[in-house]
Amino acid sequence: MNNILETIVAHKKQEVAQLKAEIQVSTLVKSPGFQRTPISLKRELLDPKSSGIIAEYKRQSPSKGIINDTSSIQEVTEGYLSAGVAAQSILTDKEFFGGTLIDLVQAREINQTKPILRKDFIVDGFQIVEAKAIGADVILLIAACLSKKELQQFGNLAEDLGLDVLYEVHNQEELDKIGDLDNKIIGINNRNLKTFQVDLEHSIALASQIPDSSIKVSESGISDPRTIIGLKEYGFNGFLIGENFMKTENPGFSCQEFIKQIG
Ligand SMILES: O=C(O)c1ccccc1NCC(=O)[C@H](O)[C@H](O)COP(=O)(O)O
Repeated sequence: MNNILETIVAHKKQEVAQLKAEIQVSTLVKSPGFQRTPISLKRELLDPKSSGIIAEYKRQSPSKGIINDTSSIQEVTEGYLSAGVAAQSILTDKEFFGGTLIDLVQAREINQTKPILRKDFIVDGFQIVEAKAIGADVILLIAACLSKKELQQFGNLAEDLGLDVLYEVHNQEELDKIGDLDNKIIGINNRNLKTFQVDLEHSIALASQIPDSSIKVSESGISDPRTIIGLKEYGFNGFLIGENFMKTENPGFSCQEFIKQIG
């Protein structure tokens, strides 16, 4: 692990320990959100008519500081949906990204048709149950901050709850940790978390190591619609984009213009 991830994960472990002392898993399981049937990200990304764009709600980040502190989750959700996104990603980490669980709950009230990814740093099964309870359809498992065993256990738990998993990797070593890649959604993060540099070559370099049976998602640093056309040629079905939309005054409109250009 590198410094920023180490810091985030250490903070997250404390946060989750405190939450677990306050909230019982049985309470989460009884919540109305827990009863709903999740929407499949896999199905959405495999649909030939899908734009493939997973548009993110991101107020701030360790690499950029404040990105957008004026656009509400409601207006961005409505904008992304009318733009034709494949899915929404919502950063629920408060300390480093300024997100909240309430953001996801409020987005879910508006978005009844497209999958929502809970973008957070999962370090405990409790957060997976919580993700389902707040209305998420998909969770993120970051190979850089989990052991092989945790990746397997958390992946199985999510699957048992009917949630999809986006497994995130930066390099071959992390890809190897996931084990069997068949039928999984694999996200290649183009952002080097030591230097914060983004390089789309990361996606291209790892693409050939991922079997055709899995779904490839390219994450971070995408700002040019022509990049999508290029990445599709390497077999990518999904494209996770945050800052490029969120840094504008109207993220929904920027997303719409972007999607129009990819055709
Ligand atoms: O964005 C960061 O600075 C960051 C730092 C440390 C860990 C994760 C980080 N980002 C999370 C993400 O994966 C991105 O929000 C997502 O891929 C969208 O990226 P972008 O389009 O570049 O906003």
